[in-house]
Amino acid sequence: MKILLSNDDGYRAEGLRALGEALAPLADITVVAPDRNRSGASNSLTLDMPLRVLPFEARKFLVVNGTPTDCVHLAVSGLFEGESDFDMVVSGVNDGANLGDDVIYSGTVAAAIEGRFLGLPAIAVSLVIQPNSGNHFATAARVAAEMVMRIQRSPLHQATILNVNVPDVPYDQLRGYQATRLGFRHRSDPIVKMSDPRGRPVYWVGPAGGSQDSGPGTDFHAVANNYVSVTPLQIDLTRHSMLEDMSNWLQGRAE
Ligand SMILES: Nc1nc2c(ncn2[C@@H]2O[C@H](COP(=O)(O)O)[C@@H](O)[C@H]2O)c(=O)[nH]1
Repeated sequence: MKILLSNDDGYRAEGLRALGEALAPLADITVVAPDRNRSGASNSLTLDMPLRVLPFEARKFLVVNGTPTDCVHLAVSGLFEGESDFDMVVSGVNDGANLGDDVIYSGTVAAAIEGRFLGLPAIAVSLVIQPNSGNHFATAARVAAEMVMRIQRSPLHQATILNVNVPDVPYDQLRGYQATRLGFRHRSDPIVKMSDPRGRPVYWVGPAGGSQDSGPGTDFHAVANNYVSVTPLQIDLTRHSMLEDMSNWLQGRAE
């Protein structure tokens, strides 16, 4: 099995190293990762400048001056001679949650989404780090390895994208796995306005909002109860339930 790894925290991230170590016994691993932290990059592609690809520690560990989506896009679209015959994309381990609305902005999830063009399963793995939690990346990496072995035993539907969030606890404190839906957050905290050394205003995006829809069945609820949350994602953004109403509205036939 050939697995492509990427992330959005950058090629030196602890979570990427832990992920690679956990998956190495299971598959032939290739890493293509951003040269710096690209958290929040979402599915952005770099179209306004050339991308450069440099080797890091090994021939199959490459660093790109681009986004997580750029990394996977390059890897599956010609960076390697011949067809990109990867069997799976695994992205992470993100140093923070990707719960609910986070997936809209997440570079980690975006790298997995880009893997859909392979027509194969793709997994985004995030560690739900809390203040004073222990940064248990090894737990999340072990969960990723279990997910890969489960997919090997029992393949999923084509182009399945799994958003996996792992509680930041020692592995033996995990209570199991739960299939979940995305919850959602309150709107983000206000932006933070400051001045640069020349007195010009600068702005920081404020912290993410707290959980709002976090009841049983949501990803928030699962991780809050020490379960691994596994949310199947889809890319079809069409609101199919609204198509007939939209047609009527366009024809001026609204009730
Ligand atoms: N509004 C803010 N959202 C934040 C902040 N830190 C994280 N986030 C959300 O989480 C994801 C992180 O995912 P990643 O895979 O991109 O690292 C990010 O995309 C946001 O949705 C924050 O300070 N403010």
